[in-house]
Amino acid sequence: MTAMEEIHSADYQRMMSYSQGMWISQVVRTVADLSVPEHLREGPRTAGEIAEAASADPHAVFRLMRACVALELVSYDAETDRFAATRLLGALRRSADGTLANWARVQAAPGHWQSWGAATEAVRAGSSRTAEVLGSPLFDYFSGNGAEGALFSAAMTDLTAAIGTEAAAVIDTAGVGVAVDVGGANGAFVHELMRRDPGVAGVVLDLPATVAGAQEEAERGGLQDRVTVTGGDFFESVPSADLYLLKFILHDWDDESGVRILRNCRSAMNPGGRICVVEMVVGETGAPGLDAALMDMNMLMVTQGRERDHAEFDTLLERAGLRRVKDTPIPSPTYPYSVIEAVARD
Ligand SMILES: C[S@@+](CC[C@H](N)C(=O)[O-])C[C@H]1O[C@@H](n2cnc3c(N)ncnc32)[C@H](O)[C@@H]1O
Repeated sequence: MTAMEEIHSADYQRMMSYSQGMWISQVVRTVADLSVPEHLREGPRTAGEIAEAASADPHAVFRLMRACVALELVSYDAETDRFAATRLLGALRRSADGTLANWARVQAAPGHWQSWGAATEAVRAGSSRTAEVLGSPLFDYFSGNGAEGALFSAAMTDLTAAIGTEAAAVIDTAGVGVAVDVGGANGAFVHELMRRDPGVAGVVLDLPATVAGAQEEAERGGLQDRVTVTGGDFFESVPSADLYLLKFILHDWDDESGVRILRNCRSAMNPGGRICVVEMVVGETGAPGLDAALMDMNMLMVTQGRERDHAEFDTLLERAGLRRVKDTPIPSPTYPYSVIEAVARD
């Protein structure tokens, strides 16, 4: 009989928690879906009270809350049989600046979740299986599934709250009349620039079905008179402007596609114009930590893109007739973001 190899007990624990990681994602998503942070806002409540407020089954909500105690999202008082919000749960509160509620919900929704379900096939093939699994690539899928698409755009707006102010602060807008948020979703990033500089007019370009939320977002921010919302395709063309913002765009695409988007910006750019790419930079900025490495895997699972290092960004820019003139790392608790500025090569 062959002797069984032993697993170190620490490794057993760790591998067990890695293997069950999806359970945690779905617990967090359910908590956000059922608005548990909102239901606990006024103070501790029983599982029955939370269930009633959330229109859910009381026994299932009790089990959900028990898991949330273990995850430190809530605490439990046995005497009153009530659950109370912890500070951690506050990260899922919808009214929190930069809330992660929409992000948690969209990560565990079919577009991402089912694509990740084909992870082994994607690694074997070297590319995302999203088109097979969902019936179309992710952004087309979002166009056809409005609620999930709107959730994704809202999550993008929320993520922008975490670094948008710092990223906008390093972009010099002197002489910029018009800035285009290329693939801007709700336009949160160009809004940041416009708040800093009242002389900047913003254009939000995104797919026609996706860009619908941008008008509403501009109105919410009182910027509607200075924002033009344009439904279009950045592979076809982009509007003329002095500044192009490409935030979290190139990482969705392979090199050929990325060069095409950049070339379209370069050829529509007003004389003296600039392009600002906001992305995480892996490699030279530091070895990618867990978050960056996993985001790169996410790109492999759900898009045709990937995270890149400086040399890879420079290659894309050069192929599009551009050259990098500035590169500013942006402090972030998670990802090694940078604002990369480029101008046309003569
Ligand atoms: C990862 S999101 C980034 C959104 C936004 N720039 C931000 O950082 O919050 C990528 C965006 O590109 C848009 N997009 C995808 N394909 C596009 C196309 N062909 N033309 C215009 N926008 C597109 C998507 O709809 C989505 O809003």
